[in-house]
Amino acid sequence: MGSNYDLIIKNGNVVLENKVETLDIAIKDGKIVQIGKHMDVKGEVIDAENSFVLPGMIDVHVHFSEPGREHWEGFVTGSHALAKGGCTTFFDMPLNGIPSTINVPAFHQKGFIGEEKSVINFGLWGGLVPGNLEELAGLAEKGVIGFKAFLSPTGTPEFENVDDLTLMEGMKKIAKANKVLALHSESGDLVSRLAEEKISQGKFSADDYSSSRPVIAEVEAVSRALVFAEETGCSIHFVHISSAKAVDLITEAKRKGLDISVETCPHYLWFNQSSLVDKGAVAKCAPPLRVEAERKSLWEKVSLGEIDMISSDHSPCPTEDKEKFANDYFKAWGGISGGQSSLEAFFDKAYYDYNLSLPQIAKLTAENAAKRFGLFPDKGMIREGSDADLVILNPDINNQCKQEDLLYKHPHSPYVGETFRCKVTHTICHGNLVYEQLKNKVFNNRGKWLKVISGVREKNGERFNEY
Ligand SMILES: NC(=O)NC(NC(N)=O)C(=O)[O-]
Ligand SMILES: [Zn+2]
Ligand SMILES: [Zn+2]
Repeated sequence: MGSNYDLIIKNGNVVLENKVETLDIAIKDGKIVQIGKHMDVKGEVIDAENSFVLPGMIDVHVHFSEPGREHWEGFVTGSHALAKGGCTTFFDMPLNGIPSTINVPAFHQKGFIGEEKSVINFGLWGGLVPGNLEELAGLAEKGVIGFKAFLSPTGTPEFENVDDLTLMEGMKKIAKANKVLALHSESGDLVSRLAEEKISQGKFSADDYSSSRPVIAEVEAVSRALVFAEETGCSIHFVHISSAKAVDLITEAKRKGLDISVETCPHYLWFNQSSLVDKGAVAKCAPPLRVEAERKSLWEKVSLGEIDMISSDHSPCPTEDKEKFANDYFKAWGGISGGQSSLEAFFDKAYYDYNLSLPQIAKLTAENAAKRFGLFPDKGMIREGSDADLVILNPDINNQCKQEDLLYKHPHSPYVGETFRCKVTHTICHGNLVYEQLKNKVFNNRGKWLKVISGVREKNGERFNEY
């Protein structure tokens, strides 16, 4: 008779650090306790034959808008949607909720709500805005993932973009606190002035909006941010990068020794600028979807390993904030609801069209994020001793995204109607089954609030965090 475990995943093609092997995974008390072949064990079994078992997606960039705008999304609907999409940990951005997460009381307020409502693990970004320099050290001490700032207007009145002095002084403080600054990088001057120009000419179409936020706006902002990084020694994480040219600058800076990371989002890899014309404002985001040649160049960067991670930038809103501005692409909400489809959309093209290896895919969807933001070695990789945060994905199901399957508070998404050549069948968070395709159900679970107190290192050089 075998030993007793809480859950065993049998016969899956398990994606390990550098290889894929058909193995069984035994789980107890939320941890992976044993990985082996044909294990003779007792406990509840999930049969993963012909499927891949990957580390649960770590989505470092979502906007759940709670507290204050939970009528836009919230931790319940947001976490349910992500769980169904194969995500086991997300980091919520400091804006779109009210209050913004720009001081310790706001951080605690949001975190307590998340602990009560989220079915998967989460961490919280703090904000860097004009006027909150004195709050940064306290937020770092309490365990924010890092800080987020905008170089262009944010679209929400409660969260102001930074001026250069705030940016520079903020970066000094963030460097001192051993944290990372996440940057929305578009030149505020260029995008604001180009938008004004279009609007004054009565031009409001999808292509007018797209051309008001050109690639040069991203490239200029990235290059400026890199100058500040060099000056201050602050680590930067570039969010939702949409152009190969910006990636080139980032790669060059990494080679020079700057501590930089970069994410892109599945929508820049799946859609192109014409999708905004075809799909309507539901596909509006900033930076905007790019032309087809750019989408292909961005995939090349992913293949070359120059992109560190894939995030959804799930930025929801009531459907009417998209629909009532069908003829004015400048007024429609800027942000794509895509969190539930991110892993499937990325996996589809990465695996079938661009021949990324499975370990490479896992690095982009989990491992690199865990390492960058202090969750490794507990999370981000399947190995004995790590947290049992897993996703089982069947690569042989043709899976069309339908509106009625979306769990967002407002079930709109540009992915509706798209077909993925894979399907998440199970999501397991801390050893608990949180989503099962056969039952078409998200189960109750208490996600953990991951407070990352960085800068403390274990003897073996691996980061130790308090959560
Ligand atoms: N306020 C937002 O949610 N903004 C987001 N909007 C997008 N990406 O269109 C973002 O990340 O910039
Ligand atoms: Zn942004
Ligand atoms: Zn965002």
